[in-house]
Amino acid sequence: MRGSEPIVEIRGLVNRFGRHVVHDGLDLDIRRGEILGVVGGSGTGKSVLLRSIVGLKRPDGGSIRVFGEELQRLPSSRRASIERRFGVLFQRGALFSSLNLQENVALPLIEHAGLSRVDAERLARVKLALAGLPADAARLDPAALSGGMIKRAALARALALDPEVLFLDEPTAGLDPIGAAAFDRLLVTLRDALGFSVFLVTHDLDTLYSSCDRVAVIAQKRVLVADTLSVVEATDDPWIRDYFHGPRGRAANKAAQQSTLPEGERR
Ligand SMILES: Nc1ncnc2c1ncn2[C@@H]1O[C@H](COP(=O)(O)OP(=O)(O)OP(=O)(O)O)[C@@H](O)[C@H]1O
Repeated sequence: MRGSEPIVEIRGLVNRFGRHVVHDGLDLDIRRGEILGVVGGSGTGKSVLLRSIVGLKRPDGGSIRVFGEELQRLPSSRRASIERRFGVLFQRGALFSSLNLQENVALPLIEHAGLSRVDAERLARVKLALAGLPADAARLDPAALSGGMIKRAALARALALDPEVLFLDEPTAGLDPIGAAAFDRLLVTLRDALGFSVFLVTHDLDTLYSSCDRVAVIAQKRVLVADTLSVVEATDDPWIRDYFHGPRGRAANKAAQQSTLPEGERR
């Protein structure tokens, strides 16, 4: 299932706000079926990159091809139909506070798939269950949820239209380590079962080690390296050294290695 076929190809991307250049000649592919982790220091443009791919920020230069089509050149109706093949989970979940969970997840099904309210809410309950929420959560309002439940509900909504690519902006931020690890496992299970690709912006080293097939590092306004963790870790760059070989990086690496050992050999 996981191949090298790129479904998103970014070449020479430029993004700026006024005189502030965020990306300057950034290249990156997202391959079919992979979980691609995207890391970089604060303010290096990870969220802006995500927003450029999903069509929320118009790039100032370069090209973004999605499923073989160049997004910037497409008429808006064709663009919208491509963007419908994306699922997006934003940093703060972005659920509508006036709607309960099943109504939140049903909304895209009513608006974009043309389902009746009854069918959309029935399917929404399936998506909430896929995201690991109990059946009685469907009628709760977002305000009644814990941080972990909010993330799962937002994931259910991102999955509503059976996306081919899922974009997640720091999905485990603010979760306790147990909740974060459960979310990481859920993501891998869903990817294995449903076969979507994932573009995952994160600061969470444990997520990189437990879930990602490749990791892209953004630094100096471009992608410095995008490869397996062992290649990324060995890349000679000061930020990479501090991030992956500092105490937190070493701990995450050790935990990942331990989890692959038989139980009796773990220390
Ligand atoms: N709408 C905007 N207007 C002006 N500047 C913006 C806008 N959106 C982002 N920026 C700037 O672009 C830069 C990159 O922002 P972005 O949110 O992508 O960083 P990030 O790598 O996701 O950071 P973090 O890890 O802290 O979330 C920042 O300097 C930010 O201030």
